[in-house]
Amino acid sequence: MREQDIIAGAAVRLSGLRKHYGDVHAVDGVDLTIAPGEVVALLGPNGAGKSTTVDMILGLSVPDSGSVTVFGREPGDAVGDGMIGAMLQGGALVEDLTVAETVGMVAALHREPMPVPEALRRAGIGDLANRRSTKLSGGQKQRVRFAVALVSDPDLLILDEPTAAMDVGTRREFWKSMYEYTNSGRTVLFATHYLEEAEEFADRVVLMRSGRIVADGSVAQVRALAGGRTIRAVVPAAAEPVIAALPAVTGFELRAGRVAISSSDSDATLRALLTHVPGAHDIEISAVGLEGAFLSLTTGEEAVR
Ligand SMILES: Nc1ncnc2c1ncn2[C@@H]1O[C@H](COP(=O)(O)OP(=O)(O)OP(=O)(O)O)[C@@H](O)[C@H]1O
Repeated sequence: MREQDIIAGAAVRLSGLRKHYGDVHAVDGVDLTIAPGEVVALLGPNGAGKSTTVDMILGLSVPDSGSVTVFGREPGDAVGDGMIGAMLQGGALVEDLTVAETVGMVAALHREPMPVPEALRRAGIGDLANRRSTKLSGGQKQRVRFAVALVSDPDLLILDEPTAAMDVGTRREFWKSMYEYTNSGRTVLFATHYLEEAEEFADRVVLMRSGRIVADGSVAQVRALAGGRTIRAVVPAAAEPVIAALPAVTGFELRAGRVAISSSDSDATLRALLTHVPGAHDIEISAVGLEGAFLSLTTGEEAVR
């Protein structure tokens, strides 16, 4: 695609997007703009609406209301022009074909595909070119799906839980291949349940719950949204009522003389702790991990916006 098209607008723009199935509001008013070159992780518990959102971006399902554009175009047109490559959950592979034939078949549908051997190399399956689909492991099949997604040389890659069937080593290899792709300025949106993948590979994290976006920002921003830090210390048993009254404490747990205090302002809490519980020692302060943020933002009653 022409460079000015990319510069001119968003890679993906979702506006007031809604989709329901009977009483289930699978996607319930989503606004999201993804800039060209961003690598965005879409996170959320089962049933949050991630796959439904992805399907609408790909033109596989039609919104009840709202709009989707990909590089300023209708999803169907963008897919037809090879601008979007997708790796969906459990996409079937044709059993009788080899890996090279499978990827070649998809390449033939596009006007300017990358050479099949290059797609296989990028997906880390150059050595499996002549292997039949029936003879592949789950993780290898995922890599074939990745090669299929790459072969049109798309500007936007959409991956729905790409590493679900992969062991730890294969996952690492997969993300190495992805780095190569994103380093060339391509846009990626991936849905995942693995928080460490979002933490490590995404520029931006979008958290969904019950069809809505409940947090959107860098990993650090989303962590901060979930509130503060944890202070751990060894304290005298009698300190419990004093700890409860410290400033900025949002919760604490005291067990066998060790306390873990959640605080929205760890500086203020720590100063007061040292003043009022002078016996406190072995003090550690840690940021809430993305996992903590994820749990607190996706299990509460009210959406945080
Ligand atoms: N075709 C469908 N018919 C009826 N309900 C559906 C359909 N597709 C999705 N849903 C419902 O819509 C909601 C959102 O589902 P969706 O698959 O988008 O969630 P998800 O975030 O991708 O979940 P997961 O992490 O489990 O893949 C769920 O309650 C689901 O049961």
